[in-house]
Amino acid sequence: MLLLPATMVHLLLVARSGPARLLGPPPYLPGLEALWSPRALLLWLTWLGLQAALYLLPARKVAEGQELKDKSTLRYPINGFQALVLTALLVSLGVSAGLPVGELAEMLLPLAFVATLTAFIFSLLLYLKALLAPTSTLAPGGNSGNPIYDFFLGRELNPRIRSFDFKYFCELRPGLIGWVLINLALLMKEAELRGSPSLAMWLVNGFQLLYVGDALWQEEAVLTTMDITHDGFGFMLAFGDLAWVPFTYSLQAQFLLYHPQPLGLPMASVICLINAFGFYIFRGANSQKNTFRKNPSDPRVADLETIPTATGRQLLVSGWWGMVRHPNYLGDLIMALAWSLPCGMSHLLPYFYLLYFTALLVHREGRDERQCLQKYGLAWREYCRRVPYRIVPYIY
Ligand SMILES: NC(=O)C1=CN([C@@H]2O[C@H](COP(=O)(O)OP(=O)(O)OC[C@H]3O[C@@H](n4cnc5c(N)ncnc54)[C@H](OP(=O)(O)O)[C@@H]3O)[C@@H](O)[C@H]2O)C=CC1
Ligand SMILES: CC(C)CCC[C@@H](C)[C@H]1CC=C2C3=C(CC[C@@]21C)[C@@]1(C)CC[C@H](O)C(C)(C)[C@@H]1CC3
Repeated sequence: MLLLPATMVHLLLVARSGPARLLGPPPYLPGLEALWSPRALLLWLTWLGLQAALYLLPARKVAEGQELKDKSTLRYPINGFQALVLTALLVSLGVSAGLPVGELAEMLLPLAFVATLTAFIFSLLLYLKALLAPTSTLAPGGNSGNPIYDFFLGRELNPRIRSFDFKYFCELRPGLIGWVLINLALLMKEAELRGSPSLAMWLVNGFQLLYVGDALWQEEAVLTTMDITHDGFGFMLAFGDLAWVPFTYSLQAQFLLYHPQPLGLPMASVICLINAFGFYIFRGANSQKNTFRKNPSDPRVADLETIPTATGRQLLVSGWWGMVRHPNYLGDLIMALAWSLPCGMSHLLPYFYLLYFTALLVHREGRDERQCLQKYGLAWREYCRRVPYRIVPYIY
């Protein structure tokens, strides 16, 4: 819990330092005056308030989540893409009225600090709220009785106040849209410093905007991911969603602002193809599973081969999910590579995301395998026999 924020601050400091050495010491240790800024706090709270207000706007659709332990389902507003578009409109209006969005690039450290503080306070409130929650609403993990462990993993599965779902809101709104805004600020700052943004900066912005835009366009698909169906909402997700995502996932753009990299059109085209290839696998796999989980007789998935399980649910064993057991992770990792390549090969720092993400997904995959084995027993063993590779065909 202390190491994650420290790593984030390290990355923010190193990205703007001359040598930009991932494994080197930070250029300096920031004092409280560099971390704390009332202006950053005000900006951050305004941002959270704006995103919460956009979440509460009428939605084009209300979707039902997966069935819960007590056989009930929760309802979720599908208006994430609308929130992205409205935020973009507001930011465009602001920019045309002279709002200095590029200045955000100078405020990343105090903003990351207040986001971390909010995550700590918020997780504490969530932990206290869970003490009053009925047992049926608790997550399968995160209820060990060890307060530190449970605070980290999160006790309640879907903490809500009325219909406002905190985990669903945090997963897709302030952090994810904030990431795109930070990238934009870095692009604008580069234009201010060098006359125009570099091709590498355009690519990183474009790829990551596609990733975030897609997540919000396909918002309903998040309802079948592990975060929503299985994990409690505690410090790991609160900090991950609110601080880690916007401030470390924008690392490539931060690096490029201070370390411009030459990139020719032929190389840029190859990188675009790699990103498109990764996206194709990622989206295809996630949509196929989501469609299947929502309605196995949907004509788009009805012809796929499946394995029945004792729970009444089936496992896909052909299509994307017959290639490897986590095709969505494979696509995501290929995209992660494409996001780092525009930063060249001279530094390891912009490859931090790829390294961290590989570790995260390998760990996540192991965790999911254990859960699935527990849930599906022999049927899962049969699936593993039929589809022996986990993430990368013939390799892992
Ligand atoms: N950018 C980032 O930082 C991160 C991105 N991600 C991305 O989020 C997405 C979701 O990932 P995540 O939630 O970890 O995992 P998945 O979306 O892969 O969900 C795993 C669940 O899918 C179901 N499942 C597994 N195999 C099959 C099958 N053969 N047929 C049908 N259902 C199956 C099981 O649940 P059940 O059977 O109960 O439905 C399993 O628990 C991925 O694309 C991942 O790359 C994830 C983490 C971080
Ligand atoms: C701080 C820790 C080291 C790790 C925290 C992990 C979180 C940052 C990630 C856990 C699962 C995530 C997902 C996405 C973002 C990162 C976190 C929150 C996701 C919203 C990104 C966009 C994708 O399209 C998605 C499939 C919707 C992702 C869902 C999982």
